[in-house]
Amino acid sequence: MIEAAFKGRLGSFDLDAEFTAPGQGVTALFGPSGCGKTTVLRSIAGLMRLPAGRLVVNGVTWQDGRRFVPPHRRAMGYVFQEASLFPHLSIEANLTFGMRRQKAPARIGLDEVIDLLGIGRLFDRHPTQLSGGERQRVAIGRALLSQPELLLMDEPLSALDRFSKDDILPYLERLHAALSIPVLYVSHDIAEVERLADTLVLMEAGRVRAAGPIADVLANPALPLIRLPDPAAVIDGTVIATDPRYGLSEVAVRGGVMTVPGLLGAVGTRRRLRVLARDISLGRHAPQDTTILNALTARIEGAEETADHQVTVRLRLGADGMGAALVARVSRKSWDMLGLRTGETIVARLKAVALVEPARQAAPQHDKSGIQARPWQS
Ligand SMILES: Nc1ncnc2c1ncn2[C@@H]1O[C@H](COP(=O)(O)OP(=O)(O)OP(=O)(O)O)[C@@H](O)[C@H]1O
Repeated sequence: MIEAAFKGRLGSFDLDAEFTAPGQGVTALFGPSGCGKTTVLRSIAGLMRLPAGRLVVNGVTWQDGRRFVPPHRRAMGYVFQEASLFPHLSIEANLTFGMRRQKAPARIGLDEVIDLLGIGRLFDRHPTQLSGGERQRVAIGRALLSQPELLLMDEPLSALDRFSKDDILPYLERLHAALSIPVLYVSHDIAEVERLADTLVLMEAGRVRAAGPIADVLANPALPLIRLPDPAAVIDGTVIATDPRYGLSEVAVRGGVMTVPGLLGAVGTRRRLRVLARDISLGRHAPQDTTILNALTARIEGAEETADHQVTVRLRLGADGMGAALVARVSRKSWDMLGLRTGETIVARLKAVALVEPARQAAPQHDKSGIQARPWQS
């Protein structure tokens, strides 16, 4: 487990951020530009020392009122927005640079890093001969070979164009599946976070607004994420059957089974699905004579009227209302016409269920002001 609390003032900016994150998996620090994400990450790395700070990583105190472990003694890897490789060294030398000084037994070896990040064929080149995405993969490899107990990534994709982003994301997913160490991942791109994170720490103006499993934070009515123009739910599930004839897979999720386009791997493969609120319609009965493949029993957990005569409806799959969280957005008129109520069991018709993958992500947000333009801050 990671316990972090930092408090201090930088110019006119007040930071007072406290959260805990699991000792494994990816925790995203998410929030609009200027909310303090990088400041928190730099404080965790020890690159910045605020007046008050406490950091405990898997039971070891890295910082408190008396102790401050300097950055070079913290067992962490740091990946910056732009890869800072040594330009005069080959990729191989860049990767192995930090390895010689290590005394502890290796947690991850060079071969494994090469394999995970697909960087073997780049070995003899120099950083200037690589694309931005390739450089970033090498930077991640170098960070991992320092045998960190914690990997910190500060918007590692933000300097890349859309194609390079799409190229690197599958590698990050592979890392996610293969690594046993926790990763703290700073991002202001919700699509990236939905794809990679297990835990979400939502920051706003120097404070932690919420922290918890990503599906819960996304669907929490008290939080601004649900008021994004195009909210979505992420749902983790397991492939239970595939149908090559129709190119479909059945994925069991908490409270139901979804039919998803594509052959998503062997039975037992874990997959993350994404359902957009606007792709869900609600009814009292299972639809007949329809092309919709997914009609799932769900319970209405709550509903809030949003702008433009829309209602955001929070759902939990399953007749008992204990399954995965979904968010639907329906018109106020259809909500009233059907006379829907909180607590009622209904049928959620899913027009589309997407595997979380780059081709189906929201538009890229290279422009940092992108998120500020969204209404959820208001
Ligand atoms: N050394 C400093 N002195 C004064 N103000 C600072 C300093 N470092 C950061 N700030 C301010 O602190 C605030 C938080 O900055 P920070 O970089 O942590 O935000 P962020 O959420 O990571 O933003 P972004 O997504 O744009 O990278 C900003 O208002 C920034 O201007």
